Amino acid sequence: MAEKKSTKRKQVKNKSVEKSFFSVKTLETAGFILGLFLSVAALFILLSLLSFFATGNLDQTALEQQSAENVHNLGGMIGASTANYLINHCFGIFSFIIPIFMIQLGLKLMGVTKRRIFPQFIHEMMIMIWGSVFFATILSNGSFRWGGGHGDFVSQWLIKSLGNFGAIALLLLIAICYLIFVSKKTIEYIQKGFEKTATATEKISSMISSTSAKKDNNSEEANGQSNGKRTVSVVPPMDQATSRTLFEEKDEEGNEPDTEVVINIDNKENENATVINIPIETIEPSKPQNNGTTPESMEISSGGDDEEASGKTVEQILAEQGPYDPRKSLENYKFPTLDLLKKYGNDNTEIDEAEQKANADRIIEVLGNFDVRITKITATVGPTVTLYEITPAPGVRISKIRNLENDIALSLSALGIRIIAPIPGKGTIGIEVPNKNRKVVSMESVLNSRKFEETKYELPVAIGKTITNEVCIFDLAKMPHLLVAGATGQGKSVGLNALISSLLYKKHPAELKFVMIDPKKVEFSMYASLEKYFMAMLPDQDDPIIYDDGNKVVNTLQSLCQLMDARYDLLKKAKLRTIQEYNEKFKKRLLSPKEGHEFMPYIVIIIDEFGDLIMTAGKQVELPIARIAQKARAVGMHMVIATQRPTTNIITGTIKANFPARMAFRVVSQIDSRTIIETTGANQLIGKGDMLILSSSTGAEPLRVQCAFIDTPEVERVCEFIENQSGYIPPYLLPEPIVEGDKGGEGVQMLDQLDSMFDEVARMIVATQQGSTSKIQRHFSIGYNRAGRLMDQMEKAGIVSEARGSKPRDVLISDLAQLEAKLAEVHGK
Ligand SMILES: Nc1ncnc2c1ncn2[C@@H]1O[C@H](COP(=O)(O)OP(=O)(O)OP(=O)(O)O)[C@@H](O)[C@H]1O
Repeated sequence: MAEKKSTKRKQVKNKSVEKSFFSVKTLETAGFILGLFLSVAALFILLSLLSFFATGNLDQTALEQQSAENVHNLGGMIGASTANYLINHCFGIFSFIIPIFMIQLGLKLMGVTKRRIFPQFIHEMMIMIWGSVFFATILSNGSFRWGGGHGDFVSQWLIKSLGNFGAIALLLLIAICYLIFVSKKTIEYIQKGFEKTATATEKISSMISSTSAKKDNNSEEANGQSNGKRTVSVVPPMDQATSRTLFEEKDEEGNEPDTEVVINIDNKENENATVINIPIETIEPSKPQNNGTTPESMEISSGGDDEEASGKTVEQILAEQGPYDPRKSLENYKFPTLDLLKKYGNDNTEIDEAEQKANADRIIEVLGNFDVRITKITATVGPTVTLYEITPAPGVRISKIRNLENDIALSLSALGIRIIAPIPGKGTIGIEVPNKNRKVVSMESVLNSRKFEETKYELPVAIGKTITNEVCIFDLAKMPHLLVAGATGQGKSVGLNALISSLLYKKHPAELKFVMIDPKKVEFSMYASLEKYFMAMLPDQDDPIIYDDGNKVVNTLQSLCQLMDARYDLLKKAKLRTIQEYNEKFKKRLLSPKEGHEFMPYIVIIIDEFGDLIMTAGKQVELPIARIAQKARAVGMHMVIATQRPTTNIITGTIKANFPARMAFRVVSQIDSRTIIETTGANQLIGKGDMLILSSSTGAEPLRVQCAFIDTPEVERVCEFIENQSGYIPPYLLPEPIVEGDKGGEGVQMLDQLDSMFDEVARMIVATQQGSTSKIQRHFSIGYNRAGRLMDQMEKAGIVSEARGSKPRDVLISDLAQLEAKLAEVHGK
């Protein structure tokens, strides 16, 4: 019995399944037939419309008389009357959109295409309605009804109300608004269009003014150049010299080297005799980087992210908005121009051939006196020192020449002689002798080099010129941390300014932030004006430069460690290893800001007078510095620390191990030199920016470089140039540091020792719905530590959310009544 019942049930179930299957099938078939019908009908209408252009006039009489015999339209009588109706009474030539849409709908119903039909319908309707009115307005004079009956009707009404010009303007405005609604890119194109017009106008006006100025000049010249001024024309590079980029393989970037002028004093070569062959090399800077454009008028804009479209795929967002461009957040930012820097005009000064020859003679003489025979000597004149390269005769021991350092110095009566024996990879011995007249290597000349202009480094630093007059550029991102040392007055501060300026000339504020710690209080003060552009600071920090050498520094370093950890978390979440990969992926919109991802600017932390800091704060600063130096490279955080006391109790083992790149200015003793660059040499430098650079890629032999010179007024001009533009409001904020001790305690324990201001502060937070430590500080005039502790207690009590990097915490209680209940609970009432 039971079996019978279940069989019956099964049969009923099968029938219902069949039924529903049948109905789905039926629907599909009906849809297919309808789609086919629509498509064929649409093709018929399309053919009739096309035919209407040739036969429309001829068919008018037949249509009026309703006689099918005299119809010429390919669609016959029905085709002719449909086309006539659509073109003359509906939307003019835009009626073509109707059969086109019918085909799209037909294909969709037939299951041929999966594209969404509704957005297409809206767009096509818009084009049809707007197009018919617009065409009817601008082509109203002809006999053909371009806009059809609909177009003519609306257009006439518009013209009557607004006049011809007003009607066209309104229609264009509607079109632009619609395009903006469809794609945000429209705004960009319009802005670009306006920009181009503005530039063209500026150019025309400057051309007009320069033509009139030229006329004036010409008349002056015609008067016999009475002012005595000479015009100097810039000649493009003539030849290509081999250039070497510091810390990188030769020509890795494919950079073209600077112009080279080679002066051969003696070109004769004789293998057997002692020959002096002194080619003297100078390398000139190349074309200017840019023409010194002037800043545009100031605009205020906030540094928000690009708008996020909800519910769209990455492809759709990319198609609509293109890749994410961090520079867009400060779109009109102009890079500083080279005319802000001073030109020294001594880059081309004559080489003192007599001096070189005399020095070479004296070196040969001294060596000869000690029975050291050489086969060849060449001189390369650098900005500060000349390198004499000697090839010893076979059998001469290198150590013998090395031991003659003092004798050579004595014979040349010069300080700062350094012997490199042998020059790595060359098989020759180098003797560096200071020039009698040293050249100032201007910052302008290094930034104005093609090498710097074309560099692809992430954080390019043009620090000066090598002994062969090549512009020396390194990538701070690869170093990855730099230790700068040198006795007082030897050029450290100038060196740091050169480093900062290079970065300012190459990086956009969206891509780079500085943290500057300056216990001497005078070195970095001019950069304070870059707060809204290049500075990263704590939420409660008043001055973007950190002057004090205690708490603030510790808090900042603590915050930087937190930022480093947060960045690592993001990298881990994105399954990437470096900041470059991360930012690339972010730019391609493959990392969603909704999941906490954000573009990561590089952070360069510069600490001047590190010695002072270690003396006052000791381990408290040493440990976070070591942590950052060990780990932060991959997340784009790089440190530069400078000290005038390169002793081992300041540059400790931990610091040394984590700062592989070193920059040594002149120091007082051999021991100091060894502390910085692991060898002697820095004690033999001649000061004023003469330095030795050591890094993993220079090998054991440090490279001698003349640091570029930039003085305070130049730095001020550069900062002022940046300051005159719109910046980020607020500036880039570092995460609030977790106050020591707060983390250790359990929540219950913390709530046991509630701050006496707890209730008051909680009420303020709920009333203003703002959970920020700095706000508590300001509002109640209390110190940072106490405010931080209060905020932690709020978190433990469930009044505010957890810290979220630099963003304020969420307030979890919405009104004061709810808060009072919470407070009662917290106080155990
Ligand atoms: N690259 C350079 N080219 C020419 N002159 C330089 C260069 N660097 C420094 N000088 C000269 O040396 C002076 C001292 O330089 P700077 O202030 O950088 O020294 P410092 O090492 O920072 O000294 P301190 O540690 O006492 O601050 C400058 O005022 C300048 O005259």
